[in-house]
Amino acid sequence: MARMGVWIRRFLGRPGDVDIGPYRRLVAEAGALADRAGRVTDLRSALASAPPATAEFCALMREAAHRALGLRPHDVQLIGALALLDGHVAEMATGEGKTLVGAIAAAGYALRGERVHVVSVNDYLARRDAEWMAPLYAAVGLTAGWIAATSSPGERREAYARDVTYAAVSELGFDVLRDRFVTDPADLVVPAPQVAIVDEADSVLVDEARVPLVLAGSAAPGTALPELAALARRLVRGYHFTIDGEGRSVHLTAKGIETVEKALGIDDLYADPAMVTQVNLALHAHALLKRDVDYIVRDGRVHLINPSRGRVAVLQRWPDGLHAAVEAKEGLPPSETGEILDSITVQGLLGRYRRLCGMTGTALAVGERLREFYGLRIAVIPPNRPCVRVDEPDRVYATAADKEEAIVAEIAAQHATGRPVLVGTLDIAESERLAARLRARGLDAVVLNAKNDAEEARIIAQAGRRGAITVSTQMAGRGTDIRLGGHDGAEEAEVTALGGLYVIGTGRHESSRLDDQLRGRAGRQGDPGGSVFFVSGEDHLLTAYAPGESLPPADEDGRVRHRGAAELIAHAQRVAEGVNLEIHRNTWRYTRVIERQRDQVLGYRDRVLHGDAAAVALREACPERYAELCAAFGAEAVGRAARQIVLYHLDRCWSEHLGFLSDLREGIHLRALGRLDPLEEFNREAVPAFRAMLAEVERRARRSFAEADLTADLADQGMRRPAATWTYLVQDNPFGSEWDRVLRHVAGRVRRRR
Ligand SMILES: Nc1ncnc2c1ncn2[C@@H]1O[C@H](COP(=O)(O)OP(=O)(O)OP(=O)(O)O)[C@@H](O)[C@H]1O
Repeated sequence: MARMGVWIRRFLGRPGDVDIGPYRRLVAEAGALADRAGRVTDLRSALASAPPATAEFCALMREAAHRALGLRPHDVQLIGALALLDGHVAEMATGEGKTLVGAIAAAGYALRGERVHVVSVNDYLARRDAEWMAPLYAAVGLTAGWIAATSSPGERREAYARDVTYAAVSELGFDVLRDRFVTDPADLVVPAPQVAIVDEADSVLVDEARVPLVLAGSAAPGTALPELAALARRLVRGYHFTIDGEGRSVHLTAKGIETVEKALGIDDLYADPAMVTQVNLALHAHALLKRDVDYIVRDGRVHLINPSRGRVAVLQRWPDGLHAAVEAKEGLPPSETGEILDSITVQGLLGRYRRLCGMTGTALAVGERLREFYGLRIAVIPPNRPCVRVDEPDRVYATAADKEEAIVAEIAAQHATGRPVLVGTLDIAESERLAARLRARGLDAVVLNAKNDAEEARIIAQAGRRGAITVSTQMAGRGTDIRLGGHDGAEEAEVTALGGLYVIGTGRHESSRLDDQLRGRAGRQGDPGGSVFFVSGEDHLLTAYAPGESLPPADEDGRVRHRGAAELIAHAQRVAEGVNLEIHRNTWRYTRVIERQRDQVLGYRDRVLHGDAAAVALREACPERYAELCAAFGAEAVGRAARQIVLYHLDRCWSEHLGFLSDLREGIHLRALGRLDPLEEFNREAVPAFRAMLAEVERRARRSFAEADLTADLADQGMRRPAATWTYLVQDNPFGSEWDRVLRHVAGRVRRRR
């Protein structure tokens, strides 16, 4: 029965939430209008009378893309664009030309008079796509702009004033956060949100959703004790400390505590809570965060690696104490820490848009989350040409050593035929180790990872050439277009005859979506290609997410051929996905109340910024002083000062309130021990604290108004605004030991389902 399901899906395509039949019909009608569209000289005025999401619109946009870009959109691309125009997520395989799909939809929205933000995963893609698609927008009378990390406020304002603006999600988020701190309406950068089209939608909407963007006021350098880093280095796993199964928390053993106390010359470590924290941070940095896996050191700084993309995560840092501990471990001076001024989650950021849609190669696997958190539905768009890539079953080995031996042998065997091979590794350290082994066997492997990302374009351009061996981290997992026979396609026929690109994954990822993205580098647009994953019983996926369950016995060559192995791998991935879903849910539950409070603060801030709400507050609160000042300086000057005073205290109190909520959240799970619901408890305390905060703003503003010298600079009187820096705060373990509970709960549930 299951086999029949697979068979039916292969022929009919996978079902999504959205029936694409009506889109198909529209596009078929558009086909019949092709000749007429071809004769149109003025596409702009023709489009003015063709509402988006009609056959005529499709025919005209196809013609426009052909003339402006030399690309004639395939039917499936128009179907994808129609799905986006209906506010869905279009699932389209890799290499199907989603950039053009997004641009057609963006043009449709913009022609309706809506402002469109195309949300990319990084600056490079934002610029590349905006520049690539600019002629298409120009052909239909629209303008497009892009934002980069280096853009000045003026350039940003100009880019946001275009009909369509391409920006990385982080740039967009930080612009929104920065706007929350301006005191003059003329300094605002981002216009009111209307339509967001999200590229790599699963990555942005799901994977990034756990990491809030944090705007921080720069403060003192972080502190970590270098001697603790040296001490942590001497501690031995299993003897001095233990690591929890899934590798997310570390604890000192009794022997470890004794050793630490002796080294520090103290009797009772736990009598000094600040020291306990420092020791734990040093131990965490030593035992759980690995150089060339979780971070790299470049130019004397620690750079985090994005686990799902394999790239340097620009601006990301761990919560301050931990970041400083990693710097101490690496012998680096501590970088600046920051007080949180405000933060926003991707969900909070994109939830502001009236219309949200997106495209990705892998949406169905996270359909539940897209529905639950964003109310999005998925339209599965079939490929332009059927995919003929051969995805082989996993090759499973009992030990990591046997696995690596087999990977090297397989690469050598494929290479001997001349077939280009792309090897996807799970981290930088593995990519370098494997490349060294290959070179030792006389095989010339090119490495691509976050350390040499500047050479990405050059390396990828050659990855499809005859005999190429490219070893890459997840960097090559998304958005990289590997053309058979090299970028000029010179050896295309030859490489096609050899079977196309062969993708080897050195281990399954925590999410099957990442596996699929890697496989998708081969077999683009009907090209031949192949893929296979190697797995071992010692892989993190199995040890962390299927602890206590062992693989079936291996044969003499170390390989496990029993089909129970595949079931166990699938089970571990389901557990991992379940844990991530649960964490996402938890993050959202806890941030929801904060987001609601923020909305209220922003509403009030807006009234102060754009109107005379501050003056009215203060006039009613201190009528005599108000009248006296107005008589001396004039109502306008007093109104301006009142606005500065209220905004200053509002922003400060909000920042303090966020600090309070963050501390509250850290320890709230302990309330479960007293049979209280942590979330309810959190909300129960957050609401009165918010009310108290608003009262405090009023109190402080009133006092400043009564005491401040309005003729002098307010900043000199203690109301200096902190210089804002921006960073992502990676809260790897957002709810402390609650993680363990979640993991056990989900593992139990998945096991029961099996
Ligand atoms: N209608 C078309 N006709 C011919 N080539 C096209 C067409 N549309 C797109 N392409 C080409 O297909 C290639 C892939 O396009 P694009 O990068 O947009 O794909 P993608 O779907 O975003 O892939 P990925 O999932 O890997 O990011 C590009 O080289 C582009 O020029």
